Formats: sequence, structure tokens, C-alpha cells
Amino acid sequence: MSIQCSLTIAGTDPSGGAGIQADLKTFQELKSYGMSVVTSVVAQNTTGVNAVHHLPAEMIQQQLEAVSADMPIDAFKSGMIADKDMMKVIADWIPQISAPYVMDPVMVAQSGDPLIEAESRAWLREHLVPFASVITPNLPEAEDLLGQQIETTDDMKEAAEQIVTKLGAGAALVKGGHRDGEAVDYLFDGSKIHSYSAERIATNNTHGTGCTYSAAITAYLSRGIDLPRAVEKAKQFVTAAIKHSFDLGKGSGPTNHWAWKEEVKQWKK
Ligand SMILES: Nc1ncnc2c1ncn2[C@@H]1O[C@H](COP(=O)(O)OP(=O)(O)OP(=O)(O)O)[C@@H](O)[C@H]1O
Ligand SMILES: Cc1ncc(COP(=O)(O)O)c(N)n1
Repeated sequence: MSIQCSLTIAGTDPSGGAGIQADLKTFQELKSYGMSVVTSVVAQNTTGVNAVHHLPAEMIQQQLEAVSADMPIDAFKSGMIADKDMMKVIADWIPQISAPYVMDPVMVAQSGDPLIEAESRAWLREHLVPFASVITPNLPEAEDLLGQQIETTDDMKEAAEQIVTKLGAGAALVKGGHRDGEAVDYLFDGSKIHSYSAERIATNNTHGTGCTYSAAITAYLSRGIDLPRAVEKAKQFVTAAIKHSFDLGKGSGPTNHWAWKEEVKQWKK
């Protein structure tokens, strides 16, 4: 039996809704063998972040080498990369890997807690973004990357295009989760804009939606599905996960990684 493999390079969430834990659940659901390199151990739950312990860059390098020396990597993603030293070892490692790279440029948790050092953002933009096959910023992250405000639909499309043409990413998916109305995301794939729309679900349980979405794109890419279609399928996956999210914890609850199976049955009817 042949199996494709996905790797996540990210921080942890012991409450299981975001970070590495969300990524591995998503890979498993989408039939890609899941592997992980931990960047930071984060003591967090649905209400916020209590403490963070960053692993030494050397240890991240050792994990990357351990996994890539032995295992096939058909696609990989990154989430929380807190500082420049970590970014550097990842940037040095990437050229050996010939697989699609999905970058979720995680900057703050939904609770507002910062997950990346302010002074390392420029390094990420200049040295890591150009390696990304696709980058998946939410609106505040896209604003930070480009240093400009994004308000209208046209601004979002233009931002996706500029992240490719000015910052050098292969493709950019600007997500509209933080706007009102329909949840619409725009992908610029280097030649055209694709839009992905879903009903906005009235829920507070959106902890880890960005992690789940980028992990789903990674899993589909690992299986050889092309980017516009991988995003389309990942959007269906994350929408189902939000729609059937769990009222767990006292804050913003986690999404439901099993829900897509029920939804798929509905779509096929
Ligand atoms: N209430 C909602 N209803 C439907 N779709 C949503 C909702 N909130 C977010 N989404 C969708 O979920 C995906 C993740 O988007 P979002 O902009 O929330 O990412 P994010 O802010 O990076 O996530 P995170 O909360 O993990 O940081 C996008 O496809 C977005 O359109
Ligand atoms: C380790 C880690 N990575 C990413 C997020 C973002 O997820 P959210 O914005 O939903 O809290 C998080 N909370 N923790």
C-alpha cells in the first residue's frame, strides 16, 4: 500500500484544538501519514496562552534532520515559528526538500497572545516567505506582511497578488475569517485569482481554524492534488469542522475534525 506523508513544523496546544495537535488530527483524517517537528511548547487552552517554552534552534534542526533522513516528505507546513534562530534553521533545511511547502504565518493566538517575536517578522517575510509554495495569512497577518490596510474584497485580491509578486511566495491564500458576512478566501496562484466561499457560521468555536485549514491543504497536496483543488477541498473540510465544532472548554472551543465525513455524505446525495 502506498501512503503519502505530511510534516508539520509548529507549536503545541495541549487542549488539542490548534497547533501540532490540530495538524496531526487533520493529516490523519485526510489519509496522509502525519509527522511533526515541535518548535515551541505552549501551555494554552481555549481561553488563552499561559506560558511558552521555545525549543533551542539546535533541537529544531535535529528534529528536521531526524525526520527527513529517514522518512519521505510529500508536503510540509509550518505554523508557529517564534524567533529568527528557528526560522534560520528551517530556511537552511528547506532547500533539501522537494515537496510543496504551506506556510501559515501564525502571529497571534485568537486570544490575542503573541506567538512570534515582533522583531522576527521581517526575517520571516524576507527569508522564509520566498520558499513557500503557498502562504495562508488571515487579514491581520496579510496586513502585517504587506504593511498596508486590507478592507475591501478588491484589497484582499490585490494583497494575495502582491504577496506573490512583491514578497516572492509561490501562491497566496488571503483568508476572510475575520470579516463580516460570507467567509470568503482568495487564492492567487501566480496567474489567476480563485475564490472560495462558505456560509458564515455563528459560533465562537473557531480555535485552530487556520491551523486546520493549512494542514488540510498540506494533506491534499501530499496526495498530489493540485493547489486550487486542494484549497477547495480544504475549505470544505474546515467549514464542516467549524459547523460541527465542539462546545468544549470555557473559551473559544475547538473545531471538529471528524465532521467532514457527514458533510461529504450530504454533498454526494
Ligand atoms: N465563523 C466562520 N464561519 C465559516 N467560516 C469561517 C468562520 N471563521 C473562519 N472561517 C474560515 O475558516 C478558515 C480559517 O480562517 P481564519 O481567517 O479564521 O484563519 P486564522 O485567523 O488564521 O485562524 P486561527 O483562528 O487559527 O488563527 C477560512 O477559510 C475562513 O474563511
Ligand atoms: C501553537 C499554536 N499555533 C497556532 C495557534 C493559532 O490558533 P488560534 O488563532 O486559533 O488560537 C495557536 N493558538 N497555537
